[in-house]
Amino acid sequence: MSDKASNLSDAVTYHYGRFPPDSLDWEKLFRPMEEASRTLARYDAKMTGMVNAALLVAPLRAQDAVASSRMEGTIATIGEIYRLQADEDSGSRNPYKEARNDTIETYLYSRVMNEAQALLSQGSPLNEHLVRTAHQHLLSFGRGAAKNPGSYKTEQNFIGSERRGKISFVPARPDFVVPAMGELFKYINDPTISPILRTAIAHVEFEALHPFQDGNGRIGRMLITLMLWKLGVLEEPYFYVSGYFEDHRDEYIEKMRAVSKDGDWEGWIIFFLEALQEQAKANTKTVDSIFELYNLMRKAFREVLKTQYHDQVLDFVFSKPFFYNNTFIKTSKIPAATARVISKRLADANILRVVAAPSGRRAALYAFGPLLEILET
Ligand SMILES: Nc1ncnc2c1ncn2[C@@H]1O[C@H](COP(=O)(O)OP(=O)(O)OP(=O)(O)O)[C@@H](O)[C@H]1O
Repeated sequence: MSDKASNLSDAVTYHYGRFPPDSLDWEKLFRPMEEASRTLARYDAKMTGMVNAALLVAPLRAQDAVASSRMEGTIATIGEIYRLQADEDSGSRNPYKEARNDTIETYLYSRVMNEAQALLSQGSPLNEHLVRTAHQHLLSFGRGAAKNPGSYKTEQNFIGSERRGKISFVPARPDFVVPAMGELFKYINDPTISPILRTAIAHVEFEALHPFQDGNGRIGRMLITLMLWKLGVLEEPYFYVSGYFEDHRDEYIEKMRAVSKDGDWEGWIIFFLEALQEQAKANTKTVDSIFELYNLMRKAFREVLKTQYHDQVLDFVFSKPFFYNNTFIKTSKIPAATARVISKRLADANILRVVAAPSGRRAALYAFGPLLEILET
């Protein structure tokens, strides 16, 4: 929300001069910190120890994109995201032509998260440049394109209900943002502070600064995954937390507001640690279901396909639960004639659903329903 304030009577203003907090009440924080650290360590060990972890955990990223975008009123399903990916993979000149704006924005979220993870794993530092690049790409399309992608705000923005014109929060002034973002990244990279604590505090600080005209909620939530990974809490970037924030949206916002209003950093940190714990459970449940399906399908693919390529095909459909047959033939590294027989057999066995039959120069579009069902519940 970036228009002029029309009703500031209940508004809380950014906590100038109070970041980072001078002192914290460790009596309140000690136990939740210990518990969350243990939970995340167990989660990380389980995920990184899993065979084929990168493949089986990847859908959590698409789920996070959906939840994080939905919090801001951008509504798309996981199926729509994977379908758009299929259009892009098929080499379509304009893959976005038939997609809704909300689907494209949500798809961009998961793509930007992927890009940021790739940059960091190639050695890029976790810094302002990375965040601004992510912002530039996130807002590269549609509504976002007019909102200064990649640049900090130049006008005051407000958070609240646009419809009722009620402002609940006034983020930092534009002239304050440049030095404050410098301070924030100094803090993020300060090795003397616990990484989980840094992540909790950096999130609320980022949101309270609201450095961009738009897209702050989404970029701030991406930073959580990136920080937990790059600061060493997780060995791999396999943890996403937006689902919990979406389910507890009012509390999420109220706890952040209380930091600026009452200096209640502890209340926010405890809420954030609870979110990490609960979302670790939810993510584990999802990944367990994916793993179970993978093992079940491994047998089914072997029986139905009777070819040496069954595991290759299995990994392909788990990485692309929507795909055009030409993409499969081109990228699966299976001889074309065999690949054609394979997709047909899987469709005949009702393992794949034919979403669109081939027509003209357009190849058949398939969906792998069982995986989508897990992700959409
Ligand atoms: N009182 C508050 N203090 C700090 N952060 C807040 C507060 N209220 C909301 N937020 C954060 O701001 C986000 C929403 O901000 P806003 O409605 O301005 O969206 P945005 O900046 O356009 O970002 P996006 O486009 O991703 O929604 C919330 O998701 C939350 O993270």
